[in-house]
Amino acid sequence: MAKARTITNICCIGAGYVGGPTMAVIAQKCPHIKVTVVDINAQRIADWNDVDLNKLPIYEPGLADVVAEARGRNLFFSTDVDQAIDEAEMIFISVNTPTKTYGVGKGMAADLKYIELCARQIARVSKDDKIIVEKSTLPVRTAEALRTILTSTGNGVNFEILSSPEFLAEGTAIQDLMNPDRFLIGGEQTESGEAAVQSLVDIYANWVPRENIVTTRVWSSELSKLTANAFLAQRVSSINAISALCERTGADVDEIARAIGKDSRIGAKFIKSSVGFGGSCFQKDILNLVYLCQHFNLPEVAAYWEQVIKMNDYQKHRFAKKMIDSLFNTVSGKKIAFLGWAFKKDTNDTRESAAIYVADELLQDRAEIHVYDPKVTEEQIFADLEYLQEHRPNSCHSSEFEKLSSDEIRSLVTVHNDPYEAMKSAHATAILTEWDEFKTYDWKRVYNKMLKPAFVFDGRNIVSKTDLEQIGFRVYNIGKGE
Ligand SMILES: NC(=O)c1ccc[n+]([C@@H]2O[C@H](COP(=O)([O-])OP(=O)(O)OC[C@H]3O[C@@H](n4cnc5c(N)ncnc54)[C@H](O)[C@@H]3O)[C@@H](O)[C@H]2O)c1
Ligand SMILES: O=c1ccn([C@@H]2O[C@H](COP(=O)(O)OP(=O)(O)O[C@H]3O[C@H](CO)[C@@H](O)[C@H](O)[C@H]3O)[C@@H](O)[C@H]2O)c(=O)[nH]1
Repeated sequence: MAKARTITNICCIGAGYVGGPTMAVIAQKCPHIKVTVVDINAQRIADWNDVDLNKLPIYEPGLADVVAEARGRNLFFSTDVDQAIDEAEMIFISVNTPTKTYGVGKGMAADLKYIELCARQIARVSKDDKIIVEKSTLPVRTAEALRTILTSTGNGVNFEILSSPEFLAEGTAIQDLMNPDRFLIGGEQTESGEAAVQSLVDIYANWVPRENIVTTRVWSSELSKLTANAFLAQRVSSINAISALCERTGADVDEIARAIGKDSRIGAKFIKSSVGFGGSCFQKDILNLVYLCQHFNLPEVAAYWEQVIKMNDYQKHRFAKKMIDSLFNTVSGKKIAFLGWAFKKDTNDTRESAAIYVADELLQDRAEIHVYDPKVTEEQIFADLEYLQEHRPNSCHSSEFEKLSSDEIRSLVTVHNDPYEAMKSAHATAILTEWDEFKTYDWKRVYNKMLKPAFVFDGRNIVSKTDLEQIGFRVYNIGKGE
């Protein structure tokens, strides 16, 4: 077997939610390796380099401490992509792979243009042999396309391509990276391929037990990532489907989750019913999986996974509709408070957050929405709503929706720094994210300041229905029948 190369210089292309935290942890755990994270977004790099650690571009519990320890020692953030590629022995690609918004595969396939640009840049700049690691989530067989681009320069440089998808979840990224259930590495079953796999195993083994580092073929590794996300999202859609039945029958979805979660074959995780899953990954990756199934002429398999997305759209719509129905069939001109905008707690990420879709549906009826989120900026909230007007998915609920202008959105939506101000004189409060602080609010004080009847729509089932009803609220939870 070819000897594994000992890596001392790593470059990561893409300083986002994956590249930043992943490389920060590698640098912290491997002080002997120089890690340079590069990005074309100069502002993002400046934020990663900010002396004020509160200004890091990503909010993740524990991240600032890791960055503080490694930055400037063996962790660097830079916009000089060429130099970092040139110096590195191993290059991680962590750029975004969003759903295509144009052309072939629009609305389903992963847009690989950023990946392709990276490959072309690596091919152009490299003067010595390199190991390329796919960290981004990619369709199965992308490594083949990468190889074609990388080897087309004919400059004699040898590239080994590995797949090592990332499984961290936002909000717990540092914990997930420090103690991963597994790290996965897919490589070619050639001598040089196996040596490259070993080089990456040696890096991860600095802090991860060897039995938690799984090695597979490249194609299995690429497809494992889409499969993991499809399975996780499917659990959320499954429990959300049951939540609708609970509301009709008087059963309680949280009790059901507790009961079925005790079955070790099912397990207790990822069966918390909610207003719908969000985040940059689940929807994108399942759409990508559906597209692949269609491409490989497996229509039944495609339809099976597509239902997970449809159920999620239904859940978000059901919640918005419940709000409008309860508020006497119109929310026009009514102040509605939104607690939470992020797609889950402990992150400032709002991509595909259920809050955006619920707000969009209420804005169609001209509700006046007042948002409070502890970590999301006002700028981001408006950007999310404006983006949706241009890229509204073609679900059956939204096909008739009007496109709202930026001025209309800005006249209807207000963002607050104080939750009590957001809820003052509101007809209803909707909980869209499960931030812990929402549980600690003085709900009696909130009740006194809201208009009556005062409604709470708890999209995360985090406040006590009984306690709130005792105060005088009318409460709607997910999946709790009367
Ligand atoms: N966000 C997550 O929790 C998560 C978890 C696991 C896997 N993933 C996957 O990881 C990948 C990255 O996700 P993310 O959330 O970090 O995305 P992101 O948008 O936060 O970051 C991607 C970064 O890549 C940069 N970039 C794009 N093209 C570039 C180029 N040619 N050169 C240099 N920089 C470039 C962008 O400017 C951006 O800062 C995606 O494929 C995603 O599916 C994400
Ligand atoms: O029981 C649950 C669990 C999650 N969610 C929602 O599902 C979404 C996704 O949550 P989570 O998976 O925790 O966060 P992500 O950061 O999107 O992480 C997922 O997507 C990443 C990107 O691919 C993967 O790396 C992770 O393994 C995978 O969990 C969020 O809106 C959650 O509120 C629920 O509604 N109920």
